[in-house]
Amino acid sequence: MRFINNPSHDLTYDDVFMVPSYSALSSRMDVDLTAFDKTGTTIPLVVANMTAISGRRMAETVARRGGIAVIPQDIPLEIVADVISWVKSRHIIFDTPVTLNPNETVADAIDLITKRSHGALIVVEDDVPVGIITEADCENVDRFTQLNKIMSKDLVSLKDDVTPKEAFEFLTDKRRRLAPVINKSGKLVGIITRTGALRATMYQPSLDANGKLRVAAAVGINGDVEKKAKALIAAGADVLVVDTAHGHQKKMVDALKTIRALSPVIPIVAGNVVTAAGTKELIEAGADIVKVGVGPGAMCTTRMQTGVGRPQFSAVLECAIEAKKHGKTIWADGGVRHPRDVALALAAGASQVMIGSWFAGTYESPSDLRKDSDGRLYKESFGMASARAVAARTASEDAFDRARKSLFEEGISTSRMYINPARPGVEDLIDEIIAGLRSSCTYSGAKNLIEFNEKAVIGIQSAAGYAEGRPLFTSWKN
Ligand SMILES: NC(=O)C1=CN([C@@H]2O[C@H](COP(=O)(O)OP(=O)(O)OC[C@H]3O[C@@H](n4cnc5c(N)ncnc54)[C@H](OP(=O)(O)O)[C@@H]3O)[C@@H](O)[C@H]2O)C=CC1
Ligand SMILES: Nc1nc2c(ncn2[C@@H]2O[C@H](COP(=O)(O)O)[C@@H](O)[C@H]2O)c(=O)[nH]1
Ligand SMILES: [K+]
Repeated sequence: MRFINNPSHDLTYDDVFMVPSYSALSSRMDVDLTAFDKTGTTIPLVVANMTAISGRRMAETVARRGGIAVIPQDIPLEIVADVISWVKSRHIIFDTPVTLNPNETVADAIDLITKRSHGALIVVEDDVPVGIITEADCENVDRFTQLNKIMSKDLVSLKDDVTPKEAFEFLTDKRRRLAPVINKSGKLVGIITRTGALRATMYQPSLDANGKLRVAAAVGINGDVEKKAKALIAAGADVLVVDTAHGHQKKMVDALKTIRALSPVIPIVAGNVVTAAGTKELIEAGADIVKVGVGPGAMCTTRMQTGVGRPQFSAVLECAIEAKKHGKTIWADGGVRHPRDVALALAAGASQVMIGSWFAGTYESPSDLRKDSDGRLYKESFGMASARAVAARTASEDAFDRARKSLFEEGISTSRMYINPARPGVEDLIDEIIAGLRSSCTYSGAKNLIEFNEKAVIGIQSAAGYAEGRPLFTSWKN
């Protein structure tokens, strides 16, 4: 990456723009977005280890499209193990259906249908599909009505050996939005939508050596780090993320040495830091990937509380250059609000980009779906250093320690992340980000992410420059 006008101060994503360069690529589909950091992802997107954002449904859905989710460190180890084995048991092409029995009610269906973005629920008897319910079927119906009274019995199923392209053509031909997928015995295996079939032709799932979906898990630096990391490795976590607010500290270095000694092969991510010195220290202690970002997160109050942090574009750039000297890489963590931010982080040299809050407002995040007074749907999110998260994390400690720790708060405890009706699922957001990124790469003439970092040309812009790039949805006043 090179600048066209050298910066005199540190820069955020909003401060910079990318200049197009000559390209020999004839299609945006020719760009290979595989991350160059040996974590096995085929797109450079990581879901942040935040309790309101990264759970089993998120992990499964994102891995099927080639990314990876990090299960947070605040979840009990036995539950994390359960989530990992569940993700690994998921089909790599077909989505997990939401199922109910015919004698369950519309109230049950309404509760469950928004757990997934496909907007349908399969009614089963002994695992065999007997009906299908859509959101529209549940409107203006008594909540106590049994599903067998309202379900559509006109089922069109697909066999589980169907290819995604065949599934797309079949559904288009039959004018169906989706269909259950069954095995030879007629039992339900999954569900496929027309969009899902199309996506399966455009994305490659992120798979482990056994052909199962990948998932990462986080571990903090407090308590028995060795025991926790051992349990996560034994549970089958594909990547370990050693995470704390101030990663450039002795306790982190000690934790990293301990964890590295447990396995020479598992990719270890550690952070957060924002300097070359912090990056070097964590790499020397055993990190393969350094997580970069202090203060850019949407739930984060660190910069307001402490004055500490660093504008994210410059932090990513400096740390990526340092990591490269050691043959390692960095993840850009936090502050992503538009697809352009992902492209800019990768142009600056990150091997992947971690996103939290933007993904909170999707059907796949673990929070409950709520409606505001205007009827708009939202999910509640919160920071991992908020009073709410600290209270949960310290629940087993004595009252004195809890009271002392509750004084340190660097995140917000509640925020509303609205569901975009046009993009309600995390895959809709991934489509938007990846389309933007493919295009960015071709504007730079890059056929993969290493070339993108090498070829990107970056300029510094004024606030007016940034504003000029925004679309205009209503007319302007002269
Ligand atoms: N990227 C970011 O900007 C930030 C991210 N977070 C996220 O919040 C979550 C919780 O992290 P964290 O608060 O580190 O909790 P942890 O449970 O990981 O505890 C942090 C440990 O480090 C010690 N410590 C020393 N200096 C600091 C410091 N400046 N800030 C925090 N701890 C310090 C603490 O001791 P003692 O309590 O005695 O001081 C404690 O033992 C993580 O997921 C983290 O990524 C939090 C803040 C900033
Ligand atoms: N200072 C704080 N940072 C936090 C907190 N919770 C999470 N985070 C960081 O934010 C990113 C995600 O950023 P986003 O803009 O995509 O939401 C996450 O990975 C953490 O590093 C917090 O309470 N305080
Ligand atoms: K912030």
